[in-house]
Amino acid sequence: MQLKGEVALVTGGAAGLGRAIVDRFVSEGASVAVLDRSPAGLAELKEAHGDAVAVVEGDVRFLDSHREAVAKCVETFGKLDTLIGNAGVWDYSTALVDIPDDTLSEAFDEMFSVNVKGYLLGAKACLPALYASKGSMTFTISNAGFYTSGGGALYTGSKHAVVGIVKQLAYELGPHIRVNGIAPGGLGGSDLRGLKALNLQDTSISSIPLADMLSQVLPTGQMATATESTGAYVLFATRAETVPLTGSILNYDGGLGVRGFTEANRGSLLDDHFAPNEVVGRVAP
Ligand SMILES: NC(=O)C1=CN([C@@H]2O[C@H](COP(=O)(O)OP(=O)(O)OC[C@H]3O[C@@H](n4cnc5c(N)ncnc54)[C@H](O)[C@@H]3O)[C@@H](O)[C@H]2O)C=CC1
Ligand SMILES: Cc1cccc(O)c1O
Repeated sequence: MQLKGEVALVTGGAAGLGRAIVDRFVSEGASVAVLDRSPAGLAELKEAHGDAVAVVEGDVRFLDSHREAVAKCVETFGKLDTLIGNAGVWDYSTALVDIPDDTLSEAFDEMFSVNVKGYLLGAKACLPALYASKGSMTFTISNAGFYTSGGGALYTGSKHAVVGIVKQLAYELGPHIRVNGIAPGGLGGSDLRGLKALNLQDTSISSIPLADMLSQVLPTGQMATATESTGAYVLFATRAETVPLTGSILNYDGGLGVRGFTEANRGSLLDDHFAPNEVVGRVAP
């Protein structure tokens, strides 16, 4: 177990990627505090993991929620080693032209208050405990932190903002606290919701055929699931493996940045060269 004895705080840990991270961290021997706005999701977490998790119902847009989560974490587990800032919302790639004039300001405030302010408030609330433990922060970004069309201007702007926050906090908090980011691509097993301001709060990303879309464009040829996207979070939280790691962002997105000029290489460059039955040392399926 790579995280035995470590204590993590995960925001948005009651569903999707955050839930997968909590499940994985517990399996690696960690104790995990979770801040989430979903009482049902938190109850499921407690049912699944018992005393290995401490749950706090709250909203990442408010500093008091984060303070309560940190207090519950330290009270329950005695310390905090790593913050995983993860709770987020999406805009279903709504183009600026399609956002009504009288809705744009509210939609911006909602998006940035969750995806950007929520991370900063979490970092702020965790500073005393992470200074004491000389721990780390890892923030979930997205391919939208680097490339277009993973969201609209609001989501893409929010994720680009997090890239800057990771770099600045790594500068400010070193050498006491390491700060990094992980930028997944489209994920299976997510329940990501849209903005209330756009009447998308009850729309789940699971209603989109993302796997079919991404399998055509990704160099890896497949959409990763949330569970398949937890390994980097374990690595980034593993003290012995991350002495030099701060201010870094891992593009964990199936290769979106190298998908080619018109389309992803579908494997033919190798398939045409190595006839499948002639490859030396090939292990029969
Ligand atoms: N779903 C995807 O394809 C991708 C998601 N991401 C990012 O991954 C992170 C997690 O998203 P998913 O797991 O997909 O979504 P999800 O909706 O499945 O899980 C997010 C969790 O955060 C909670 N949450 C949302 N707003 C909150 C708030 N204001 N206060 C407290 N809790 C709140 C929700 O209740 C939920 O449990 C987000 O930052 C998202 O931008 C990045 C790349 C791809
Ligand atoms: C494809 C996709 C869908 C929702 C959120 C994301 O960050 C993303 O990359």
